[in-house]
Amino acid sequence: MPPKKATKSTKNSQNSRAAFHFSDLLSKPAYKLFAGFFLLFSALFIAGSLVSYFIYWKSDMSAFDQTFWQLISNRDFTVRNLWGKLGAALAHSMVYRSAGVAAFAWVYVLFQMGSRLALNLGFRGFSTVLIRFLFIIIWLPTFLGLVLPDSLALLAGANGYFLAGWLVSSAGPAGAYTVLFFALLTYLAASFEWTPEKVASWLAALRSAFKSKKQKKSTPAGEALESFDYTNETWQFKNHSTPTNSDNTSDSQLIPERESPNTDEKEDDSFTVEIKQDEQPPSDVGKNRPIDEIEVKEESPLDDDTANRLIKKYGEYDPTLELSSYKSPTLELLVDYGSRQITVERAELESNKDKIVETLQQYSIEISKIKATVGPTVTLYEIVPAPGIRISKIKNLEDDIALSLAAMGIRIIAPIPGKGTIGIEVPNAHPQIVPMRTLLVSEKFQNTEMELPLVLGKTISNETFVADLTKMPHLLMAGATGQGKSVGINTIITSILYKKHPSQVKFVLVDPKKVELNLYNKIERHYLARLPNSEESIITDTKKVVYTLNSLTIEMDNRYELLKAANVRNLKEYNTKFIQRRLNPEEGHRYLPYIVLVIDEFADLIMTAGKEIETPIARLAQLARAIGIHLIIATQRPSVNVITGVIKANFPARIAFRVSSKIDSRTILDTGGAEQLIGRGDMLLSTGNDLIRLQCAFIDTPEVENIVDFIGSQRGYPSAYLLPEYVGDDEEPGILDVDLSKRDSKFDDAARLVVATQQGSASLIQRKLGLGFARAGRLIDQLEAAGIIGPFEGSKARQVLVKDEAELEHILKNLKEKFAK
Ligand SMILES: Nc1ncnc2c1ncn2[C@@H]1O[C@H](COP(=O)(O)OP(=O)(O)OP(=O)(O)O)[C@@H](O)[C@H]1O
Repeated sequence: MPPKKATKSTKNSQNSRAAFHFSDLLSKPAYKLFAGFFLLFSALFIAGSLVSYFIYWKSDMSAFDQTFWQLISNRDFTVRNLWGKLGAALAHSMVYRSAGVAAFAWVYVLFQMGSRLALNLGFRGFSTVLIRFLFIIIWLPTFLGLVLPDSLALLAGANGYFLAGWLVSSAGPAGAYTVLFFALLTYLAASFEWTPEKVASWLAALRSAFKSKKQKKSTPAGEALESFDYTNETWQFKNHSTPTNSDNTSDSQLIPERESPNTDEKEDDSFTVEIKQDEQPPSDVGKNRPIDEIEVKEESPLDDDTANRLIKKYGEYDPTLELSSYKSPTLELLVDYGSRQITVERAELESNKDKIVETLQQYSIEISKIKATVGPTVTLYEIVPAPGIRISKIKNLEDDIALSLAAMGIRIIAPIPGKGTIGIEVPNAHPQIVPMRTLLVSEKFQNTEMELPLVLGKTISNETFVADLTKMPHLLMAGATGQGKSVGINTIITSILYKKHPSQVKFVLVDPKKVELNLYNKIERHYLARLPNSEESIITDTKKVVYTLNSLTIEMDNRYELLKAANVRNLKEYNTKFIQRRLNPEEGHRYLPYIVLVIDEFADLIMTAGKEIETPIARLAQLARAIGIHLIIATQRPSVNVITGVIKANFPARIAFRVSSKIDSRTILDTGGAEQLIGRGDMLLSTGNDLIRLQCAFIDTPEVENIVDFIGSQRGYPSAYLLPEYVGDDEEPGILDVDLSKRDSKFDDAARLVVATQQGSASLIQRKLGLGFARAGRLIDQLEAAGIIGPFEGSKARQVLVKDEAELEHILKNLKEKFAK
């Protein structure tokens, strides 16, 4: 059970000790708001004084002969500037004495800073703002100083004239213009990410736009491109077709696109006329086609030009839009234990060192050097044996040495991988906990580029350890009861909650013990996924677990189909393509969140359901990495009938908390060591070839409650993320109630498609015929009722009962005749 007591006294004493940092000041929302408003006010003040300076500078001119103090102290003197003498003096020094009209850039940068602070929007992308500001404040005055006559000197400001004069004297007039032109070009290229491909596509678009204008006069088809609608059903895609196809004008859905390197004039012309809303949708093409042509059409990604046009019109797809006001949990929700200095008494280090040296001497092992690295719970003594001592000798004596040192938790690493030294880990007399908060604020976690970063804890050398779940790609956790597994699972889940938006990741939580994960119920509509017809998102019932696992395998298969159709290798590439609007939602493409399945207490499940659990888990573990489904499985019974060979083979990343025997340690890690751990979050992480000792981050139950309350109180999606429906063997699907007299207009096409491909899958129909999900599902029901495909078989595709086209045509003819009457 996770601890219930927050260590209040420690907190207070640590707090009082905590040093004052300026950055702490700005982390307080009230101060941020204050600083933000101050900057916004400054921006407004400067804007007002600049605008009125440009209007009244002539009448206020006499004021500018005086010094600032003279001006302010002389009460009789008045100016017309909106903000009075202060505004006039400020504007004069910003415009005339420095940057000219470019002084407005100050308004921009102060407004950006102020609004980010006041609205707590963060400083992401602020470097772009700064670069833009610097460019304007330097480049613009120089340019104006170069081109403007003296009568307009005010616009360039003193800086402009100085810089322009210096540039002309150094590089000559032509050189000065060239330098400024290239500076502008470099800035534009860098800030708008111009690439050679983009420039080429603009030129091509320009050319075709020019041509289509010419063509407009002769054919109205040219208008189609302008009125092209993203939501329109009639999408046309490129076909890598055979020459016969291009001859066939009825197949003119093919868009010759930039992909062909030598875009000749003929192709350019056809580009504009092909995307017509009133043309036949691609689905009809299947009618008289041999199979291979249908296959080729599977290339569904949109061509770059179409995607670019869509992006121009709608911007990139933003998955977070639906919950755009969602705020990630703040660090204040976690207990601040203050900055923890790890302290191990010098005397303790010396006495341990002496003990090690003595013990080794008993076995005639001389050492030439010994070094101590102090970690949060253990200290690593790294030993360089004297010349001539074989490491294998020490390795063989591992158990004896541990016994002689007679302390719990000693682990000997002989040799330390990659070094010729031997490591002896000795527990500290006063172990420190590693608070989750200190890890979340670490630079490593804050700046990580990982897809699903897990902050697991601290290494023996006191470094924050962050691992990417997508790389693991699944995790097996084991440890005897009370050694820190539940805390470990909480740190993993909260790491993700702190880093990802609800649209980007969904959890499937399985908790047969019914207590550990229950508190995540509150974030159901934000972060959880469940079966369509189940009430609870935290799955506790074994039968439901089996259904959920099978449903996940269906989701996996569906995702594979989508990835294949999009011609990408993994989820990240798929989502990137989708965001760039290069995948058509009408074809079933959608933004795919990561799915993280967490099973707390795997042993109970495997004992009751055995293969029914093991098989889908193994299948998911084998195949799900590319499509973004990741499994985290925990158990307190690390025996071979729970962690079977099949499971082990598919979970290269494993965490062991303290276990009761060496055999258990071997079952989890394939090596001993976990029985030597000291508990309370002390753990070993095996990543296949490395074994790393970590002190797991600590997060208390009240802290997790704070986080889920914070998330749960915000607006969520209407329901949890729904997984595909799965009907178990014992739940016969209802007798199909399908009226074949009301067959879908695409019934014949769908029938020909499934027979030609011998695949009875709804997603195939969806993609190939360009239909929505519900309509493809109805077609599948009708095909089943007509005896063309077999019944639903869980995660497998349905069997196609009709084997050849002649037989199918016969069935279709009969149906037509039967219902014609
Ligand atoms: N990372 C940690 N740092 C410090 N103390 C910890 C850590 N993890 C666990 N503990 C301590 O160990 C206790 C038990 O932890 P936890 O509930 O996670 O064990 P468990 O392995 O999940 O047990 P069970 O299997 O019975 O649920 C906690 O109450 C806490 O006091």
